[in-house]
Amino acid sequence: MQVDVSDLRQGYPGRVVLRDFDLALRPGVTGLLGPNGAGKSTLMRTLATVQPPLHGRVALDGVAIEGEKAARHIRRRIGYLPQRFGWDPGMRVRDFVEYGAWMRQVPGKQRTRAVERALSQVDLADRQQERMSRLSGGMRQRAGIAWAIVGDPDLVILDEPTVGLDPRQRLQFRQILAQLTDKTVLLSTHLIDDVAAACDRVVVLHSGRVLFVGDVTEMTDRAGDGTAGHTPLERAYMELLPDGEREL
Ligand SMILES: Nc1ncnc2c1ncn2[C@@H]1O[C@H](COP(=O)(O)OP(=O)(O)OP(=O)(O)O)[C@@H](O)[C@H]1O
Repeated sequence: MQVDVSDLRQGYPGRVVLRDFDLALRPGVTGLLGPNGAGKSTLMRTLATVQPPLHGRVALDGVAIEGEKAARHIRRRIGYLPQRFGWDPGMRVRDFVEYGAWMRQVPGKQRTRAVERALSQVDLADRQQERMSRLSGGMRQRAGIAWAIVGDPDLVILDEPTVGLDPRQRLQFRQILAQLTDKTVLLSTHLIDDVAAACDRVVVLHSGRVLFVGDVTEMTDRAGDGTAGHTPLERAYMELLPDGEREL
């Protein structure tokens, strides 16, 4: 799915977070980096059609999303995992993912297969009867990812999905991403090595503005050796930050 954001203003009562904001996303995995409060979640909520723009345009595959009816229609093609997602403690993993499929209006006949596929993609097929409340944090996070990808959405938006995952689970998560190559995936994270390992492109946000958008390799190539950071991408990130935030 092609995503085009133009002249967007977005925020909350008394607080504009994104202004004069333009961004284009295309199929592939794009990492979204930026300090706390940069506006990453706000952007993601907007693309997921959860928070209508205050001003400007969000177009998905060339169609501007205007009004609740258009948003409801396109939501079937969007898988969105918020930073904090809700679940009923008594719900079994399978029911939780099935609920996601139902919300995305996956037709009844295809639902069982879609749920099984999503559960096996996140390696939870053998835990599907477990109650959500009994899962470890990392497993619950994987159930969330299954919820986001069930029904094969064209746009997948994952807000800090690797929080709470152990090192092996993070590697598994990268494998999940590698299976989503024909999708447009936007993934926010504070882990720069997740971006280096699993993303084609990267967007760096700071105070609601795009400091960089491009290929990960293009950003890496910018890294000098004068700033803090252990890897080229970390150094490139630090160099993009405004004066005064580059030093540790
Ligand atoms: N519901 C809200 N009401 C008012 N202000 C909000 C609300 N949600 C976020 N904000 C403010 O908007 C700004 C951007 O927040 P946002 O959550 O989009 O940032 P973020 O880049 O995702 O940060 P983090 O890395 O901490 O998750 C912050 O200053 C935040 O305080």
